[in-house]
Amino acid sequence: MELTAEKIEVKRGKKEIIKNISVFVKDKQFVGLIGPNGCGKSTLLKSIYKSLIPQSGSVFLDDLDVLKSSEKKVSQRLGVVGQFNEMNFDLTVEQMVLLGRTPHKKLLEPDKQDDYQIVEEALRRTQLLEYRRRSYLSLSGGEKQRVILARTIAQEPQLMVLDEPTNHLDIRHQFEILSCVKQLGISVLAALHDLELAVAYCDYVYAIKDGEVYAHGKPEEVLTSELIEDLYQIRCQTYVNPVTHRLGFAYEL
Ligand SMILES: Nc1ncnc2c1ncn2[C@@H]1O[C@H](COP(=O)(O)OP(=O)(O)OP(=O)(O)O)[C@@H](O)[C@H]1O
Repeated sequence: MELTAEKIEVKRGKKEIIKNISVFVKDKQFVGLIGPNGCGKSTLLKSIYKSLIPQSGSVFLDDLDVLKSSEKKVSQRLGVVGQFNEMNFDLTVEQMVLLGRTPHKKLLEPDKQDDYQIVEEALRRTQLLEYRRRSYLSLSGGEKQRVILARTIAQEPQLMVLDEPTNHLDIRHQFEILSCVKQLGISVLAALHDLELAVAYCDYVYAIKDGEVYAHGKPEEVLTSELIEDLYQIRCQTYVNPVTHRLGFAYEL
């Protein structure tokens, strides 16, 4: 599934938060959004997954016009792992993940054998099988993050949007969650803060600064010392990481 988001503009009061941004995700591509706090990554993602309506621009999933389509139609194709996963009522982990099936059901349609199989597979992929009877609210931040990913996997989207999915996660789980998403073999658009993770997982990145696309391309081409210094206002030296053999970054204020 391809995402084509073109000429997106978002204003809040007089402030232009997103200034004419276009972003493309090709079929099965893993695309990263990077940039400093407040540059507009979450706002751009929200306007793509319809949590806010941009002042102008268009968003298409293949030929589905997202901004003009029902939430149900969009949710059958697009899944979201957001930044904040708090809720006030308690469900078990399994019940939470079953909610991912909602877009594929009619109103009040009961859960079927198929739904339970899909949930089981999502719990397995996120290593949550042992947690299925646990209360969601009793989980740690990192465990909750994995449940939200499992719920989104159970939704069976063809495009997944992730807003800083590695928040709350220890180093191993940061790699695991992104590997798990990559193994789904679907199109992905993810806001990431960790540039080494961006190099490890992204086929393509967009660097955002002050609500505009500052640079875009393959991670190894975009993530130069000069770009990182401009983008984050920090001294940076790139090198070949001796362990991963990929691009690495050393920083100093
Ligand atoms: N409703 C709003 N009213 C006014 N300003 C807003 C509103 N929503 C977002 N902003 C501002 O827009 C800018 C972009 O915010 P956004 O959350 O998109 O940034 P971000 O790149 O995702 O940041 P972070 O890396 O910190 O998550 C910020 O300066 C934020 O304060």
